Amino acid sequence: MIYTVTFNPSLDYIVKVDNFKTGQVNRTASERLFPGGKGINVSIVLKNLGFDNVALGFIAGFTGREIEKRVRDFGCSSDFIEIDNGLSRINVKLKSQEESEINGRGPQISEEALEKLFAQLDRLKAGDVLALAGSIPSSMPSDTYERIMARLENRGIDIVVDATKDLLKKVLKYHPFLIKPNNHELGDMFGVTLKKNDDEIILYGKKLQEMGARNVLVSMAGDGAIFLNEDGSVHKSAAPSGEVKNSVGAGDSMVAGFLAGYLESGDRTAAFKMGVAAGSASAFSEELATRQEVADLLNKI
Ligand SMILES: Nc1ncnc2c1ncn2[C@@H]1O[C@H](COP(=O)(O)OP(=O)(O)OP(=O)(O)O)[C@@H](O)[C@H]1O
Ligand SMILES: O=P(O)(O)OC[C@@]1(O)O[C@H](CO)[C@@H](O)[C@@H]1O
Repeated sequence: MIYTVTFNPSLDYIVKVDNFKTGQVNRTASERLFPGGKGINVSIVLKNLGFDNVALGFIAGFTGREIEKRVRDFGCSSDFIEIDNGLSRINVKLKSQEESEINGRGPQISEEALEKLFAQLDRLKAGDVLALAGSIPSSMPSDTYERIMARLENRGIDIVVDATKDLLKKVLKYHPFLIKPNNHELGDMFGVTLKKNDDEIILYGKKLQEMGARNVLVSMAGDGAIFLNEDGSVHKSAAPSGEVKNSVGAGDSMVAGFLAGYLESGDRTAAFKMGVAAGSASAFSEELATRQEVADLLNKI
């Protein structure tokens, strides 16, 4: 089975405002609400691509219940742990002349709730796949990802980590199957600014492999992605062209596409193509990518 963990799920409130101005009342041209958080997005796209999976993580209050309902409406299974205090966050994504985001902090997660998640993860079996994705609420210990990876070490579980900075750096020694920083996040990890320069990206991507990551997928938004395969080969793909409608979750869709492609074919380069197609298909759609949208783009990569 495939499991995703979203420590800090959200309702993503996506508002379009023509000509947004600060310091005054603005009216929306449209607004939509989606269940969000990186692991949840991975779950939804995996399900769209035909892969059953279980979404795990923490939810709180009425927003949490709404997230759970909407995740299930997408056909995903879930086993969220409910927190007694606080509210799951509402993340605001403002689309105007520029795109801006306000992501909430999320509720307090107690050590007791964390232990419940560990107990769920202890039940995973060899051959299962686990995707750990997104930020952790500020109340949680910063070594949470690391603790999970240490617990699951040598259990035959392929683990994907989509996180940033120290959260990601600290888990590399546990040899995650796949990590997916974007070019900015990759640069941040080494204190450098990385533009979309292939040679530099490959150099720093290889450093992550030397630090323990098996497969490294570096996404570069409209410029596509670079894939460093654990067999030592390096692949680049341009992104297909199209009209971007909503890029929230494009990176998560890429992770889901890669996983789906890999589980279908056992071939990591085919998985890479499917990842790029899924990322772009989500960017070109108001919602996350469907199987048909991904299939249509695969032919163009
Ligand atoms: N403007 C775009 N045009 C075409 N494809 C895109 C565009 N933006 C994203 N994509 C596709 O999605 C993939 C992932 O995008 P990106 O690098 O923005 O990930 P990310 O920064 O993790 O995104 P997010 O945090 O919004 O999920 C890209 O490699 C590309 O295939
Ligand atoms: O605050 P985090 O956990 O880093 O990111 C959360 C988030 O921006 O990531 C997803 C897109 O990747 C959205 O659904 C969600 O709102």
